[in-house]
Amino acid sequence: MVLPPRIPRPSHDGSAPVRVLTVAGSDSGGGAGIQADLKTMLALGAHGMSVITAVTAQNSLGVQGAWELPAEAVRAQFRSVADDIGVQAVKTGMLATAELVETVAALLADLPAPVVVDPVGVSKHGDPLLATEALDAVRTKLLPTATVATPNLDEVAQLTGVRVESENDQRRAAGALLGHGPRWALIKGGHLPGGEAVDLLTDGTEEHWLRAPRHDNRHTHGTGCTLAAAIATYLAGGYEVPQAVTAAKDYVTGAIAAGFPLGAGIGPVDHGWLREGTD
Ligand SMILES: Nc1ncnc2c1ncn2[C@@H]1O[C@H](COP(=O)(O)OP(=O)(O)OP(=O)(O)O)[C@@H](O)[C@H]1O
Ligand SMILES: Cc1ncc(CO)c(N)n1
Repeated sequence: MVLPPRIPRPSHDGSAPVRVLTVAGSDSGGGAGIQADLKTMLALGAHGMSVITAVTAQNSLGVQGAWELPAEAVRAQFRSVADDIGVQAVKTGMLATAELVETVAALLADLPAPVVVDPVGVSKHGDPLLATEALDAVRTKLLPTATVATPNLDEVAQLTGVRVESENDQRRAAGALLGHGPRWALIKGGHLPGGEAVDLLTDGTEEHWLRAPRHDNRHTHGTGCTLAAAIATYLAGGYEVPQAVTAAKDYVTGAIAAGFPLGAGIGPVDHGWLREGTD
């Protein structure tokens, strides 16, 4: 297991820690969404802050209900954080509706900080977390704000029409996604079969294949949220994109290996896995 680095914390000399903002939905089960993001940011040494876009009643069996917040509530939360505390990187997750996608994209357009867009479409259980009519706003408004976009295979198919069944297809999907404006595309291969979990990171010039052992652990709820939040944290810490994604991959791989059962279905990854014996 490769131990990922942590962002250095100030030695209590009064300087502020790295500050990272998640703009995402709440997962009552604690395994995905803002809960996963804030745990990840803390585990890697950052101060995590949140703009909640939607509330889901969710557990290891799926999503039993979802309620989006008014756009004004999203704008107000964002302003409260950006105007007083300051934001060094942003991660976006569940945005639920076209109106919220456009609202968040407008807020991000004026923010001089790196943005990781996890274009959340459906939960691991297949429950919809984004209205179909919001896809166009994701393509035309949100993706152009992204430093890195991190779709899984279903999401990249929805956004680009490219069905990924091989590493070659990951290349094609990345090219199609880059056409919508993100600086980097990370095509996650978690849903592909095989002994490794292989992701492709590319900006159209550089190509990085990130490989890790596939852990046959069914407790993988929130893997994508965790990866994207880790990438944003490392970017906030000053890492370049390839290095941030590599370190984040190591973090999520360890969190999956340490995943645990909760409830009768798919349990969460263990965001606190770094605590054991590495302090
Ligand atoms: N069983 C596994 N073993 C190791 N790595 C995995 C496994 N499943 C997924 N991954 C890795 O976890 C990261 C997240 O990918 P995944 O495809 O699971 O995202 P996702 O479907 O968006 O997750 P979620 O919707 O649950 O947040 C990727 O780096 C992927 O390669
Ligand atoms: C709130 C929320 N965001 C994202 C995901 C992705 O799995 C989820 N299941 N729930």
